[in-house]
Amino acid sequence: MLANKIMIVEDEGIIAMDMRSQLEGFGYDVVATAFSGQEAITLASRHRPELVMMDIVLKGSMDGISAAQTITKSLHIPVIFLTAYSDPATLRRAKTTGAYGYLIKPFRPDELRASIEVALYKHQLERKLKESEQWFAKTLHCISDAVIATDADGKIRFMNPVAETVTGCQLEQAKGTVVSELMTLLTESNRTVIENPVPKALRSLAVTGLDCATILVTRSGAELPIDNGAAPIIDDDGTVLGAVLVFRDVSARRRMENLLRESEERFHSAFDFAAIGMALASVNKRFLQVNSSLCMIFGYSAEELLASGLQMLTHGNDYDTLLDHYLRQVLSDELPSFQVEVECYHKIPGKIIWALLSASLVRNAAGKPQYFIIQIQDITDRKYAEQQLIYVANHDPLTGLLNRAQFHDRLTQTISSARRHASKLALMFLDLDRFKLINDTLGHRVGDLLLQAVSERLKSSIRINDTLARLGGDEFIVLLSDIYHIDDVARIAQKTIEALTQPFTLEDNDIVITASVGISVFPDDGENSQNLMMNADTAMYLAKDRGKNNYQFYTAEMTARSLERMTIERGLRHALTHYELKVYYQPQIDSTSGRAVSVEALVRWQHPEWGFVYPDRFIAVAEETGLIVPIGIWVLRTACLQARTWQENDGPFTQVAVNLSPRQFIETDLFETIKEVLAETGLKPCCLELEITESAIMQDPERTLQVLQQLHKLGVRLSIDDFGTGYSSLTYLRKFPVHSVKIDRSFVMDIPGDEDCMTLVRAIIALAHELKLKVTAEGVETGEQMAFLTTQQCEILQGYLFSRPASAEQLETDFNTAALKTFLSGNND
Ligand SMILES: Nc1nc2c(ncn2[C@@H]2O[C@H](COP(=O)(O)O[C@H]3[C@@H](O)[C@H](n4cnc5c(=O)[nH]c(N)nc54)O[C@@H]3COP(=O)(O)O)[C@@H](O)[C@H]2O)c(=O)[nH]1
Repeated sequence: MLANKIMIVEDEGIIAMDMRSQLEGFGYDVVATAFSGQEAITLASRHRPELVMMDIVLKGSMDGISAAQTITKSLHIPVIFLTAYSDPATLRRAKTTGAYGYLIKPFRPDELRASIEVALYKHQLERKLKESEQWFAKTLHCISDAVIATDADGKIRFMNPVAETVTGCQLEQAKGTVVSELMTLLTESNRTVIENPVPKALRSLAVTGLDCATILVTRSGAELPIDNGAAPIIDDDGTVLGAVLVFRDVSARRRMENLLRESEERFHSAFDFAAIGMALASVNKRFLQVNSSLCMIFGYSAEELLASGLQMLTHGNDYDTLLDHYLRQVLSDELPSFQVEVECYHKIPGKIIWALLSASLVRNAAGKPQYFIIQIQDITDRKYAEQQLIYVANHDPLTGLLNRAQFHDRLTQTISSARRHASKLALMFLDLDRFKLINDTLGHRVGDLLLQAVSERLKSSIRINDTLARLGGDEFIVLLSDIYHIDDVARIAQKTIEALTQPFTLEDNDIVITASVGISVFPDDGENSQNLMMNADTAMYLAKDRGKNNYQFYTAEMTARSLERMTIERGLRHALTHYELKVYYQPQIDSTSGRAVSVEALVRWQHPEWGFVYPDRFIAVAEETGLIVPIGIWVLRTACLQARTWQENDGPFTQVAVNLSPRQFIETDLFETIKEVLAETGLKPCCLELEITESAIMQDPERTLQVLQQLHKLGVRLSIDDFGTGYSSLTYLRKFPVHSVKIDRSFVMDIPGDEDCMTLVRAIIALAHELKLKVTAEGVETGEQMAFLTTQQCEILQGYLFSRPASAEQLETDFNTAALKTFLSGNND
């Protein structure tokens, strides 16, 4: 243990030394000796002794009492006076310093030691007490509660700053006031004045709290809700020293409680009456609370749900796992909440409910998961509507087959798979032949029924894992996957074509159709869906060109042809509006008179880059694309106008023959158009001859007959073009109101070498005459041909022998009737 540190203040050196030796002899540590008052203060502040032994009479002006004043007050070091003086005035002065002892010299060593020990002990006690007071004072200052201490009469002795604020009264003013005068207390419920708990505590000597919610009315009249209690202060002897009242302003807490209550009420009312299903579920997914909407959605009672968990709604399906996954993520704080669409089960077996489920987790203040808040919205109707929309977006409404977009997706996927497995697949592009005719003749309703029946028949002729789609109109497509031999594709195509040729009976109509099929194969004919579809389409056109009702595999040169076709089509559209088309005329000669009786109008295309383009190159494309209709009308109008101009100007020709395409019969009101053109140009109907091919007639014989009869009535002349090359049906020759037939140049060109041709030409002329029809022979290039035809009494001759087709201006200058006569009289060599 360390020795207590003591300082000696003594003006007599010898006495000071004696004192030091005594004190050290007692075991104290004498840290310094001072001889004057000033020196005592300096050394005390430097050495901080635990006790100062102070003589009163010292060297210098400051005596020991004055020095002790400073040392005790400023340095808080206890002082014992050692003096020979004991007069009342000195004693009075010494008392004011709060000295810890006063020894009159001479004193005994044991008296000295006893005084020192008592002083050291007393000072230690006082220090501890002071520390403890400081602790209390600080605590009372810092706590958020208001504290008021009273004496045994209930008069205020102490108030901490919070009490001053709450009561609105400073301690200095309040001191000595009876506590119940400082603060009036009312019950919150009926505002009756209640007794302050302090007097109660003083009476009962027990801790006294307030029974009910209390309002404190401060001196300023402000009212504050408070919480309080009082306790008596009783010393060790049982003497009541006073009471302490502790209270706090609870308005903030009340506000919070109110807010919390309101919020809870709002939550409960929102929960109970929400239109969507709501539940609280434990972290183990057991239902803790459910609302009535949730019960309604799933058909369960609240009890049934509360006895189970979330799994009851999704048990065992894929969404069970999905939900688990998300809930775990929320529990582990990876997600704050989630929203997911899940397929659930209604209580009624088999009934599916689609739910939009949102969940979030409630944690306590320590962050521990408490429960999930789950919201469930019944989106079954929306989901079905969505599914319906998806279905509609992906399917053809008429046949229920996949549509183009969906087929494209399926094809892309199948190509990827075929690429991975190095396997082949094939596309069959199928187009019904002359479907338009069925629509036009039997009506769209039958057309639709036919498309539905065709789709059913196609379904039954393909394998289960093949894909069938309708691309639009009368176009179907079949994706044949896992192809090992191209022969298999050919067999399927043939089978499909044959299946379609079986008659369909629709609304009492027996309908026979055929189809043209184009086939492309992956990877041989294209690496992607677009190319494969394009190439199957191209092959289908070839099947059409090759007489329909057949299938064709795609070949590379088809692409070149199809490109050419596209270029021609684009060019023709441009040509129509940019005056690139021209009409040339080829004279037709009366074989008896040698007179040029008519001209045939033949269209030409004067292309700015390609030069002169002949109809053989573009008529077929115009026919396919429908451009032949506006071209045909333009040729008709131009030719009629030209014939009328020649008539008016004494030109070489008075009649004109114009070719009609099959589509002009089907797609336009041909009769009205011709009537209008004749009226417009002023050409008499008898001056116009229309050349129709056999195939045009056969496309829609009924309709053609009707139009031809109208034209015949009008007075227009009608002729069968290319006779002998097509059906050569004698029936229509009889039935149709035609005036002449035109022998195809393929028969004329082999005259006189080919006997068969000559026999055929003879027979055609005889037959025509039999039916009272005139005959025109085209392609007459030589005198022999002319002589033979004239001998057979072929009425009209047309060919290079007389003139090549030429422009109207050219013919006007070049044409010479006299020259023709020369031909006819046999002097043409
Ligand atoms: N629908 C329409 N078809 C038209 C129209 N203009 C022409 N065409 C048809 O195009 C085919 C080819 O016609 P074109 O190249 O004009 O050939 C005609 C004559 O130039 C040719 N001809 C005439 N005499 C001879 C000859 O002595 N030798 C020979 N090698 N060729 C000759 O024959 C074509 C006339 O044929 P046709 O109409 O059958 O009388 C052709 O099928 C045209 O019909 C049009 O405006 N609309």
